[in-house]
Amino acid sequence: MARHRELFSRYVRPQWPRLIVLTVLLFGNIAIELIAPLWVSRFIDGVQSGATNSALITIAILFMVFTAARPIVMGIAGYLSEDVGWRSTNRLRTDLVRHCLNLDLSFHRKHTPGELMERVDGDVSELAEFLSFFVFGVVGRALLSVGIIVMAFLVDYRIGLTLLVAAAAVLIILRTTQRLAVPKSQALRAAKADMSSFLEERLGGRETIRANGGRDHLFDEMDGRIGVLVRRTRDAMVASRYSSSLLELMVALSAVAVLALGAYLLPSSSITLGEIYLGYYYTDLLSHSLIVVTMHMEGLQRASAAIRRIGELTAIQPTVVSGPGHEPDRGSLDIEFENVDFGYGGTQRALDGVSFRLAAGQTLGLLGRTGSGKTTIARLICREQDATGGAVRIGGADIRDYSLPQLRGLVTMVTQDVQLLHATLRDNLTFFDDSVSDERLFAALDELQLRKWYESLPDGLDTVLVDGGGSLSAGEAQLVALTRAFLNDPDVVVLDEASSRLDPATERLVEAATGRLLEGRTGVVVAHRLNTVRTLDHIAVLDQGRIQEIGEQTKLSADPTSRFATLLAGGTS
Ligand SMILES: Nc1ncnc2c1ncn2[C@@H]1O[C@H](COP(=O)(O)OP(=O)(O)OP(=O)(O)O)[C@@H](O)[C@H]1O
Repeated sequence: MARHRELFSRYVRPQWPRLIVLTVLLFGNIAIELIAPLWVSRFIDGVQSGATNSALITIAILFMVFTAARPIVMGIAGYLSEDVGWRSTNRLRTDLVRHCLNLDLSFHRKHTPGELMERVDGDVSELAEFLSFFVFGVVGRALLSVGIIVMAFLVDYRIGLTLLVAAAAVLIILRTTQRLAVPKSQALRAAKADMSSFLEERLGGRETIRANGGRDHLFDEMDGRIGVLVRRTRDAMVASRYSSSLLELMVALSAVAVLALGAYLLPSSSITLGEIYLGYYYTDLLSHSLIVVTMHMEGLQRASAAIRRIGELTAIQPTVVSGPGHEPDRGSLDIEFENVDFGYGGTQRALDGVSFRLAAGQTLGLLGRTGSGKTTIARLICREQDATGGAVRIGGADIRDYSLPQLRGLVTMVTQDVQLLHATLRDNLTFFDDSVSDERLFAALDELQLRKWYESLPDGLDTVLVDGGGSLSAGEAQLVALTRAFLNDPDVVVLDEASSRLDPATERLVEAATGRLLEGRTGVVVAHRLNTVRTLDHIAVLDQGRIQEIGEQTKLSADPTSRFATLLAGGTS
């Protein structure tokens, strides 16, 4: 409930002027619904008692006025409630995306983008739809139901009592079936989220699956998931239909009870024909109102489940939090690891007591077998994750002292798998920052010796790039990432070299651009090719999360007993 209140006060309350108008319209609509049938009742009694034609016409006109007013009120209210619903949830959607982007990498490794889309879009849309109908669908109809019972008591206390008993029975049925339906709808949504993350992952890996003949296995897995989805959809539907069927049965019984009561009372003149009509009409209206409430109660259940899941997501806090802020002397900065430990959660440590110091403006190549901890060191320098023991310092200050925006300004990482956005080359380079002029982009391309490559692109800076390698080769994507990094003008560069083979021409371009990017900067390169490390000042060889050897590149290569010299002789990293 606390979560519901928090969401309401943060996202719905700011819409209070619209909510006030909605409330006025709501009560206006209830009044219209309750009063309109009174005119019909009076009309029937008027005909029976021989009222004048003009009196009957006046009653008919009043009925028409009330009937015509209803769609107008409902139209305006419908517009406003949609408006309130979507305005509030759009802010929530933006906040959730921001929250997800701020969460640690460890979170993103556990949750696929498909799952997050289901939270950010699926659950929030559920809430938006619910909010749009809530005022009129649930609150409005619930109040109308109370109004109907009061009016029924005014007509005849016995009819009032009949409707009261019917409404009480309906509420008991609702509460009982709700307990049954909520877990079913939760299970259904979980199955949907599982299906979308499964599809996203498998379609993303389509090339590997096709190349390795994994299609049959994929379809087997998919069949299993579809089976779960079908079962859970059926269970959820049955649970929700169960309550409305019981409800309809109750309504039919109430209508029969009211009509039988009228037939019993009419001969003794303790009730008029118009009042019997009114009793029957109110029974029907009550039934419809309660059915609408039930339908939206299903929405309430789904919205409750969505709020719970959104709450669970927002409760997860990043462990990498912004530091108080520290302004180092700009220029290249030194990097120091002091007895750094790191583990990804399992028993094995990815880094175990790693210590080294890289002087400002120097470059260090990290070598070692796969899984030896090279990428982990790179991630710690960018503060994608924090060391579990020891300290990482940049420019003499603990990395956690910098605010995250400060650190992002000081350190830039070029990852192995470059993510291109479906946008122009210009936007991919500037990240949609219009203040970066084309001249600056050309200057950067010139500096990195990429002008020729750039001129080979069909539309220059307006060439539209596609993520997933549709438009550029992996090597060319690296060139975009290197230019992006150069434009950031960082003090420290962390480079996770692409392990895939590049064609010789692109490789030369990547090498030249990398060399220029590292010039005058402190650089750490996760090296997959020995060629790359020959240009670096220092080399560290890692094994099982420990530094086995570290030293100047020239000294190590000249020492035949060093591991680096052995690696060079073997020709592998
Ligand atoms: N996201 C992760 N979750 C759990 N364990 C991980 C994760 N990333 C790396 N590891 C583990 O941490 C250890 C170090 O991995 P790391 O990626 O730093 O090695 P690496 O030397 O960069 O390997 P490669 O050359 O293959 O990229 C390995 O045992 C690896 O299995």
